[in-house]
Amino acid sequence: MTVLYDRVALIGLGLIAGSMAHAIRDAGLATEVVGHARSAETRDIAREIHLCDRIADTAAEAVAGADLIVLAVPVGAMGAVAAEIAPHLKPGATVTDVGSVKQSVIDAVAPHIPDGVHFIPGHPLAGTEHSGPRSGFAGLFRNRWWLLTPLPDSDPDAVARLSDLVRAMGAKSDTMEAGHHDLVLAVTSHAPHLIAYTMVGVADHLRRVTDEEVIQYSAAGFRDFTRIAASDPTMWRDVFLHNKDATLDILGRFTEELFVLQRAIRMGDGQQLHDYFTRTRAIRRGIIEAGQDTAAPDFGRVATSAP
Ligand SMILES: NC(=O)C1=CN([C@@H]2O[C@H](COP(=O)(O)OP(=O)(O)OC[C@H]3O[C@@H](n4cnc5c(N)ncnc54)[C@H](O)[C@@H]3O)[C@@H](O)[C@H]2O)C=CC1
Ligand SMILES: O=C(O)C(=O)Cc1ccc(O)cc1
Repeated sequence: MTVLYDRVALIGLGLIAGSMAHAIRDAGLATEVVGHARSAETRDIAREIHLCDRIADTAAEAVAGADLIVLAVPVGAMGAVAAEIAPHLKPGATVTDVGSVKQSVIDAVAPHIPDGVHFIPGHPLAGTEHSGPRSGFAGLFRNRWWLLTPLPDSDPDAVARLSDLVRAMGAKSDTMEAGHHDLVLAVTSHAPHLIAYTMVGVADHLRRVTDEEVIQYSAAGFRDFTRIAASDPTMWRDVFLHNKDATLDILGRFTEELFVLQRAIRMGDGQQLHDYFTRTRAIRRGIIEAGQDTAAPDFGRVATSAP
């Protein structure tokens, strides 16, 4: 495989950066992968499992001389990390991020990026409920979308090279305007996560539902909710705080629809329920036919350990 960047620096060594480290190193897409994490404990684990070619103790040391810098920290931490690394970036380098929200990351990061350094925000639509340096695996991005949200003045060659990298890691790449990305993701990912968190919270209020025996017999729907609701609390807190307007818009629409269905149940309107479920079934079948089913937990993973 071709080397696409000489030195890649990964900042934040969790699920996404860890998976990138595996995918890049397995496919020989960089000469050297350097990693940095804020906590000494994470850096120690990363060294122990040989996640990267080198683990740097500071973000500045990690990005020095790097051709591609990937910010893979929670969305709310992106701006501070960008400010920390900015003086140490090599002219001509590309900075990207993997945050689940795009406009707020652009607002927080872009002001710190020096002239002559490319900033191309991105978001892999791939993940699991696991986090931390042990959770990554090379196959995470295989056949998943990786959206890039370049700025109007982004250099097309730098965008093309980053797009080559994400494709070489097995993903499908596309570009999108950041605000549109945030609305689309509010519908397809952020609101569904909040609903899952809420549903598990509701069940927890009915204490008996979470008794082991009941969990054992719980239907697949609730089990899927509990998987999603086990996702990293810091990451998801930041997603909702930084995609506030779009998420609240979608939740408002969700509540209206919920009331429609609630009323149909109360009124015994079977026809309305049947029509509604027929429409939603067609949507699911459309997703499957388009090869976009990302719900199945089989990510072709090679390692299943979580910290
Ligand atoms: N987990 C998922 O399913 C997906 C996550 N993302 C995005 O990727 C980014 C990283 O997520 P994961 O890899 O899942 O997270 P993770 O929780 O597995 O790892 C995050 C890393 O960031 C570090 N970190 C946390 N707070 C920090 C701070 N204030 N300053 C510096 N470093 C800090 C942690 O020590 C850890 O090394 C997030 O922005 C998230 O929105 C994108 C797609 C999927
Ligand atoms: O685990 C799941 O079901 C996911 O939905 C993974 C995921 C989480 C956050 C993202 O920004 C993208 C993908």
